[in-house]
Amino acid sequence: MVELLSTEARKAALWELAGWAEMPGREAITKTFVFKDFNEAFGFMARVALVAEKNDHHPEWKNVYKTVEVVLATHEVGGVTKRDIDLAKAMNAMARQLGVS
Ligand SMILES: C[C@H](O)[C@H](O)[C@H]1CNC2=NC(N)=NC(=O)C2=N1
Repeated sequence: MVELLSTEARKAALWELAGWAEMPGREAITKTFVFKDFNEAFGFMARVALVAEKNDHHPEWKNVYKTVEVVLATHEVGGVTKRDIDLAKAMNAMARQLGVS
C-alpha cells in the first residue's frame, strides 16, 4: 500500500516542483498549465494520459481551451503520496517539451 507523505516531505517535494502548490482545504497538489492553444493543451493531456495509464495513477484535471488545471492526490489513501510527486514531475517535463514551464 502506498504511504501518505508527511507534511515536511510533501513541502520539501513541492520545492522541487516548479509551479505546484498545496491545495487549500484538501490534501492534494495543484498546478494550472497555460499552453499556446487548445491543440498544444490537448497534446499535453494525451501524453500525460499515456503515462497515467502506464503507472495506473491518474490526474484530476479540467481543460478550458489552452488551460489545463490539474489536481493530484492518491485516492486510495486520501492524500499526497510519492505517486503524485512523480506524476507532477513527469507533467512538468512534458509541458517543458511543449515550451511551457
Ligand atoms: C483500480 C485502480 O488501480 C485504482 O483505482 C487506481 C487508479 N488510478 C488512481 N489514481 C489516483 N490519483 N489515485 C488512486 O488511488 C488511483 N488508483
